[in-house]
Amino acid sequence: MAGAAGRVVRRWYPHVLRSSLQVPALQLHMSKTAMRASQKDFESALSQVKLLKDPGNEVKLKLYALYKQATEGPCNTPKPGVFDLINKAKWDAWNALGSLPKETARQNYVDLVSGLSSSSDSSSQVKPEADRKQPGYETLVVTSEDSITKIMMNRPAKKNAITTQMYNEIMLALKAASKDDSAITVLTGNGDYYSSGNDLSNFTDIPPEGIEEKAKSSAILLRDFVDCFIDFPKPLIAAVNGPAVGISVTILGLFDTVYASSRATFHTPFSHLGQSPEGCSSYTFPKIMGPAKAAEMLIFGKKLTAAEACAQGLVSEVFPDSTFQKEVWTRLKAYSKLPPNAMRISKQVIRNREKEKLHAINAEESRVLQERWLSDECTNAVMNFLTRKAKL
Ligand SMILES: CCCCCCCCCCC/C=C/C(=O)SCCNC(=O)CCNC(=O)[C@H](O)C(C)(C)COP(=O)(O)OP(=O)(O)OC[C@H]1O[C@@H](n2cnc3c(N)ncnc32)[C@H](O)[C@@H]1OP(=O)(O)O
Repeated sequence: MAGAAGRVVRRWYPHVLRSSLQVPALQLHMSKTAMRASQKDFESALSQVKLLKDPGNEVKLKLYALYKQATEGPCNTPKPGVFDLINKAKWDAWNALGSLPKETARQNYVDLVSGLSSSSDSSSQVKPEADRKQPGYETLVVTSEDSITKIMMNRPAKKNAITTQMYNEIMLALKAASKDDSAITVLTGNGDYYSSGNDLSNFTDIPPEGIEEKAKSSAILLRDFVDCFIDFPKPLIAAVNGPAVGISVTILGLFDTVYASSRATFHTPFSHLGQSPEGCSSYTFPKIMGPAKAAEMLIFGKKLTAAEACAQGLVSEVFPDSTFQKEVWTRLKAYSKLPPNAMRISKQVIRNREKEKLHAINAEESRVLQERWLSDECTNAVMNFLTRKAKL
């Protein structure tokens, strides 16, 4: 829930403590002042606490214990059984206060809430994205926050067409994200497009060794790029903010979840370009949508709307364009709080048995494309685009 000031506000109650608990080390010397908190201060702290960001189980236990001590006095209820972990932790916390007077407990409660409120106010300041941006990327904006690593393709003026540099940077960002402490990773695009696929100017940068050498090194780049998606160990989500073309569509079959704006389209015009499918789509698309629907996309270049892509299983859910960002990030923030190890293991269970096969398919698709790139059909299609004679 976003509060009026844009701050994340979660409702939790210290006397309920539903989440799992670590046994706390209670050191309760909260108030060094001799001031007495009034009943009014205490009631105001009780209201304030419900608006705070979740402070973690240890602090919640302290609050619980102080609340009980302030309202009921020393703990005199029977100790819960050893397997009743949560109630036992609560009882231990309260019991540890011994004969602390009710007034002191009330004062300590008020002091603790006041300290939490001020630190919560400063930590809730959202830093502008520029401040959170990871350095070292020129074609991407990579940020990590709320246990989410976001990799945003950032060539909006070129519809996020993927240059050789961007292929390499995406690989680097995925490798870093696989090792960072985020729970999930999201790929998205800046501007009106998700991505227009391979940057066709990649075809113009021919080394002195000749076009064959370029095709060979490009096939290796393509294979390595797709391998990174096959091997990515954490939940990988695509937030398809607008139209998607070519390789930005085919690799969606390797994502765990695909959210699309209602403005997104999905277009794989490989035959038009004298090329053939990549990103393991020759395998994943027939599996996802059936061979007949996959053929329409991959052989005949049929462009799907977001609703069609969702009906065919390539997209998990479509959101209205006007609320896309808000709805998707709210959803993802909630998912990112799930236990990360459980999510990784679930992904492994779902994907691992296919991995070897996917690597083999990727190698084969890259080998076929290496030949296609040298064909007249491909050369003419690329030349037509670059000389402004053709667009998709
Ligand atoms: C020898 C072998 C070397 C091979 C190297 C290969 C490396 C691995 C390859 C992996 C295989 C991948 C395959 C694919 O992805 S196939 C799909 C390729 N994409 C396209 O064919 C899209 C081409 N773009 C368009 O048709 C249109 O631009 C588009 C419909 C996307 C948008 O049209 P619109 O009119 O809205 O916008 P503009 O055309 O004016 O675009 C704005 C500027 O962006 C440039 N642009 C857009 N997309 C690309 C692109 N894919 N490649 C290069 N440039 C792109 C466009 O030219 C405009 O630039 P200017 O403002 O400078 O004119």
